[in-house]
Amino acid sequence: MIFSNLPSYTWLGLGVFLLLLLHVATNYFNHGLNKYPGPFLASLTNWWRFFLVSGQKCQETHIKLHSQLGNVVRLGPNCLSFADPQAAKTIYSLKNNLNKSTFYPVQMQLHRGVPLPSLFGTLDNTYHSRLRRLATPAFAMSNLVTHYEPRVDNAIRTFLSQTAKLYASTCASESGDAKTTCNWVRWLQFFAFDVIAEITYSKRLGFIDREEDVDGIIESLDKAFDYSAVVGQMPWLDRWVGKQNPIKRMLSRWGVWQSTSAPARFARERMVERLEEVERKRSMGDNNKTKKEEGGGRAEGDDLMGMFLQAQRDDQQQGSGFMTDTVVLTMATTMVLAGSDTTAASLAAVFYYLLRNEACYRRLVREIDDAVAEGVISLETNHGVVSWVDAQKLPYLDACIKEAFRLHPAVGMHLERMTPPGGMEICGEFVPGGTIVGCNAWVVHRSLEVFGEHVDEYRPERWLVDENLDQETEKQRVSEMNATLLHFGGGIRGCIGRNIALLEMYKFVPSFLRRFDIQPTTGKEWPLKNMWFIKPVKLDVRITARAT
Ligand code: HEM
Repeated sequence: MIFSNLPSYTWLGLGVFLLLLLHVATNYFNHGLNKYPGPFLASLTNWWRFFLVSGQKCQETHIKLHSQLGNVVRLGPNCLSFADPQAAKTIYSLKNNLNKSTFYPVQMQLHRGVPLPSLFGTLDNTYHSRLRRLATPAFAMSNLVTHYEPRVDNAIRTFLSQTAKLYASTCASESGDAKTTCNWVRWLQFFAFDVIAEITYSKRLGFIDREEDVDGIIESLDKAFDYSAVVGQMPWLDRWVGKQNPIKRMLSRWGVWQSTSAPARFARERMVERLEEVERKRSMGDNNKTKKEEGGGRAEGDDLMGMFLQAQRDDQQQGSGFMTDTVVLTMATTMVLAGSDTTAASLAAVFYYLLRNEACYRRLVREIDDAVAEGVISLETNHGVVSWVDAQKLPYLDACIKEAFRLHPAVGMHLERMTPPGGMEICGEFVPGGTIVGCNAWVVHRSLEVFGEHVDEYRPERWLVDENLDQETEKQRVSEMNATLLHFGGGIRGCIGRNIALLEMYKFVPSFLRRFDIQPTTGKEWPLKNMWFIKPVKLDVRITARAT
């Protein structure tokens, strides 16, 4: 009787409430995942993850939750996080080849409203393995020294001379216009963007020369990552209200709304230039010759874009239409997206930890100076830049870089994968099919079992074999640490550009420290912002030219 008098909106409200209750209850019990510990709200809704990531510090919560709750933590109704390095080996193993989660396509760039399926963002494993096979030769170690190293040298030389001119205080008295502090994080970002553009297109973007964010590329990427990190926690938002919403895509196709990102526009312009150049040479019967780059004497075909175009030609010769112009364009755009901020943040981390650990800084500078004095490495042949081969002769440099990778992996969120339909076992736990599983390198890299004591401290020495201990055990210990590092991801979806990143970093650090002294302006910790990449917000330093 009472119920029949209730107004219809009350029934509606009640109906909505019951549906909501059913929804959260289903989420909570989802395939028995309720047996895993985790924040209660996280077990009910993905909004928990959404707000956690919006706070830009989710790695801190991940570390805390695992230290309190153990190896497996439930971070969402359908999402499990693992801390054990053995779990990482299972999840990212080549053999298991797990699919990426729907977090990734949110990061795909659009061109005129159409998502560009990239090596990084695609969920289609067949497409991925085909593309990866075609792209892999461009990243081979043999190409590093021959083709890419001269380009990196060029960018480092420009960086060093601009640093001397703009920031090194000994030059201030000569030129009178040097600045006293340098925003080191930003300055390294400029380097990383210029160098990746040089390797990809044989064209420096001009960040270092102009000392500015050219065409707003950095700002545009920042916005893209701010968006995709958060929206990626609930990818359906992207399709319905975000950048892939059907109305926006339509407007973009009609040219009313600009959806093509700055790096994608830049890549397209370079590709058009390159194809015109190839066409021009073909019409002049100059098929085999390649134009030498200004000053560097490098051939234009041996940059990444040239390698991708070569892969396209090979693909066409085999009668396949797979490697279209759009695929080449997407590959080139991905290089700038995936290879700039990651390298900049990792380089910044090496310097940050050295600056906070003076003994390590001094030991590294001594190693470099001694190696130069003893003729182990030479700065003459490369006009002030340490060669890749020489950099391998500096064990303490290697230890300092690895320790920075350990404490500050550039990607600060889970590398999400999906369990196969039949489910799978991870570290003795049977996880049902279709569950999002993953590890955050910020958690795995703090494993006490693998990295020993004081995991929160910067101790490059842990990477060196202690000669006073049993050599076999020591080698085994270091090798296990190496195998546990997850900063480049793992398996078939691991970083394809890792050799390029290492080339840049192992050359840059000693070349810079040989020429300059660097000091922080404050002893405070640096503020970090986690939006997929964990980017330092600021690190002000003073730079002085060394009398070497
Ligand atoms: C220190 C620098 C770098 C770090 C820390 C880094 C880190 C990573 C990580 C963690 C992944 C795997 C992501 C996942 O599984 O979700 C990845 C993938 C990738 N990286 Fe890097 N990266 C770096 C530099 C570069 C460079 C220089 C390039 C290009 C020249 C590059 C291109 C890529 C691409 C294309 C992928 C996707 C690979 C695939 O799915 O097949 N990265 N990177």
